[in-house]
Amino acid sequence: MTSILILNGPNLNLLGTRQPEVYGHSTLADIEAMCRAHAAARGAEMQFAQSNHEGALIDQIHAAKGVHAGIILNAGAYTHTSIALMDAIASVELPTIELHLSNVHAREDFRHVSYIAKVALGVICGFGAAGYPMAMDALLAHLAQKG
Ligand SMILES: O=C(O)[C@]1(O)C=C(c2cccc(Sc3ccccc3)c2)[C@@H](O)[C@H](O)C1
Repeated sequence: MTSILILNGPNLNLLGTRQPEVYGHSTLADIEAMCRAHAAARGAEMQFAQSNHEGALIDQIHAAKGVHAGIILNAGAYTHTSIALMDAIASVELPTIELHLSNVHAREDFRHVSYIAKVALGVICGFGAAGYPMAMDALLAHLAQKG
């Protein structure tokens, strides 16, 4: 059975508490529950994780090799700064979708830079929590097509 890793970066553990106009009202626990149901409905398995620490995210990416078929990564602010995360994704050679709740391209200039996009299969942003099942469907379709 196909398994995917859904990995979330810094501050996302605080979702649902502030800036609902930017990030929506869902908590990360709400999003995890939605992803778990969606994976089951699609006959897939998934692991859902979050860390505020760059090295812990890198360790999770390394551990995905040989376990998961692909990765969905909302790296939060590390998206815009982390060459180390970019290198980690490149090193495991797993199809990875960059995901953001907000439309980063409509926000501050510093959020327009993405080191993750350089090694990602694709990017989904601006659809709030709905972006997570969208990314799951896109990744599962890619994996099915790849065979
Ligand atoms: O839109 C996203 O999902 C994003 O990845 C998420 C980010 C982010 C930034 C700060 C906090 C949070 S989560 C949050 C939101 C509101 C209140 C508390 C925490 C996410 C940004 O750093 C990114 O530029 C964009």
